[in-house]
Amino acid sequence: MKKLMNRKIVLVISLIILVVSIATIGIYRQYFYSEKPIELSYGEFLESIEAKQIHKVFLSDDAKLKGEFENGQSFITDHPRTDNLKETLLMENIEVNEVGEQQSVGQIIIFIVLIAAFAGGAYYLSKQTSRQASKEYDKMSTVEFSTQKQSSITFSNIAGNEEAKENVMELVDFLKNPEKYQRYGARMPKGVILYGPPGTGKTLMAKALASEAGVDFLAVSGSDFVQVYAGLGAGRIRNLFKKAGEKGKCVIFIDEIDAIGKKRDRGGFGGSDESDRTLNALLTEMSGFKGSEGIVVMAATNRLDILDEALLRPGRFDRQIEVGLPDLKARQDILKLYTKNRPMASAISIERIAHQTVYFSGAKLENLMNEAAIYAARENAQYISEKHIDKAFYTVIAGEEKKDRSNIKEIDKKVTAYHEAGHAIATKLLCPENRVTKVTIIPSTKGTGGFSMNIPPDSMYHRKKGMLNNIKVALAGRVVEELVFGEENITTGASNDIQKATEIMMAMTKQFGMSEEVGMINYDILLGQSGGIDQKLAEICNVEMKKLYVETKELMNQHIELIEAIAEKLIEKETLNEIDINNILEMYTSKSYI
Ligand SMILES: Nc1ncnc2c1ncn2[C@@H]1O[C@H](COP(=O)(O)OP(=O)(O)OP(=O)(O)O)[C@@H](O)[C@H]1O
Ligand SMILES: [Zn+2]
Repeated sequence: MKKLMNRKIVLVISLIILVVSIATIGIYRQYFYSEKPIELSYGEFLESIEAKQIHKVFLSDDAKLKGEFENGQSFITDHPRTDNLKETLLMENIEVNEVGEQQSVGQIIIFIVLIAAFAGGAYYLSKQTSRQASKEYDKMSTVEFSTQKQSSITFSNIAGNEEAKENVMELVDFLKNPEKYQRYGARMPKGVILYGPPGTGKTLMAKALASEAGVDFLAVSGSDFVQVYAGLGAGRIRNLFKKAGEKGKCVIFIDEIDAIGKKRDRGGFGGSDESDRTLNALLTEMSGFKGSEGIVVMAATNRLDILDEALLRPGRFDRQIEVGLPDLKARQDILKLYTKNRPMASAISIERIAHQTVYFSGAKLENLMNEAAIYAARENAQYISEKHIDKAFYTVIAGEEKKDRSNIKEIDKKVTAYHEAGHAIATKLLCPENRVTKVTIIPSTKGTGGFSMNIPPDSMYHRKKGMLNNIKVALAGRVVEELVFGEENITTGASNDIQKATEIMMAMTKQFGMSEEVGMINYDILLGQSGGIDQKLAEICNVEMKKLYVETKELMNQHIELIEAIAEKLIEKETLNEIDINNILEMYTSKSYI
């Protein structure tokens, strides 16, 4: 097919070259190709007229006149450009050819021929290409999905991430018995986004869901929809949903959803039109189908924060499930999974390996055990031993970028533990109505480490005291770093906290009239939306922030032993849940530390 196409292109190009050459030769002949003319002076010319030796004259706008003697010899002479030259010549019975007109007609014809030739060629070519393109378009708007009927992957193949797993498991029943939920008028979940670092088992979850529910699994990648041809991405989306509709119950899995679902550039110029169209098609399709059909769309991304909000609205991907890096316990479980069917030396301690693999993802742990198996096989060893695992460890972390945190230093782990303990204890002391459900030193997509608190049901207003306490909770991480490791050893880990504290502080002073010095002034209105920095306002906020920092420091200092206890436990277990935290707290309350 390609060869045939090439031959046609060659044909058309040769045709064009031929036409152009012929035209050029014609022009050349007309202008230049004649025997060499004799040069006459104007006097000689007039004499020749009188002598009736001139047969014809070509009148043109040129500086020279051309003509022919009766004997056919051509000549040129200076053009007098007199008004009555033509009349004079005609009266002498000399043939007059107005060359200008003739030429321009000739030129126009040549011009038309040329244009026609080019247009013809171009048309032919474009027809060829568009025929080809439309064929490709047809082919490409059909996405290649990997369809899987009943894969062997089940939830038992996924270790760790218990919460995420439970969330996904709930969907199994939705898929199996959509009618049941419909009867109760329950709105079916349509879209679920799994977010978290690479290799944490997002694809695995989606596959397990499909296979446990006994439905088809349609997998595509967001990058399949990023296309050079306009409208193709959107076409593929429609096609995908059409296919899914034909199948009936199924799980559609869109990996790397961020490739099409990035925040739209509002106000920016062009550029993202095509991806906008693709995203719009996805949104339309998602709003289009009813969850009761038993179709669930699962999407995976490493970054939830870059997704367009429109995607996360109710009726679209309204369930968001975090799939995080495994903590110590989860790593042990994953390691158990990947050592189960391998000949392991009995001396191997899964616990030790789990301890050494902080910040490893599930995929990396799998890779570690696989590399160890390869080393053992190469040596024809009877068992996979610690030696092989150690060797594999360096292979797995060797090729990685420095920023990868797997080989994080112990001291960093310690700093994170104290920092997070600070946040957690500050919350417990200052905002006891908030539950601290989890503290961890495993980084999440939201940043290093983290603690989750469940903020109590929204009250209508935020109180000044509550807002100040929230600032203190944000500052507590850095405060504890300073208290424990010294002012010189504070880290960049507090950058998000500082941002949050500043946001609350600015809102209090600029919008809510909660600062005595600023008073009841809305600074946005005062300075106009473009803002600008008001030096005085910045100073007021800074003074207030320093005061809060000192107060937080005092509070943390009073409870430093409690913070130490939490931090040490965190270093040991990496993640503490609500019960762990409360147990430690109780121990200390009973010792009347609080
Ligand atoms: N929690 C886990 N339990 C067991 N195996 C896991 C787990 N997480 C990852 N793995 C292993 O890592 C492999 C890759 O995981 P998966 O493709 O599901 O990751 P992902 O989160 O979808 O990654 P990506 O964001 O790179 O697409 C799996 O096939 C499995 O072998
Ligand atoms: Zn922090």
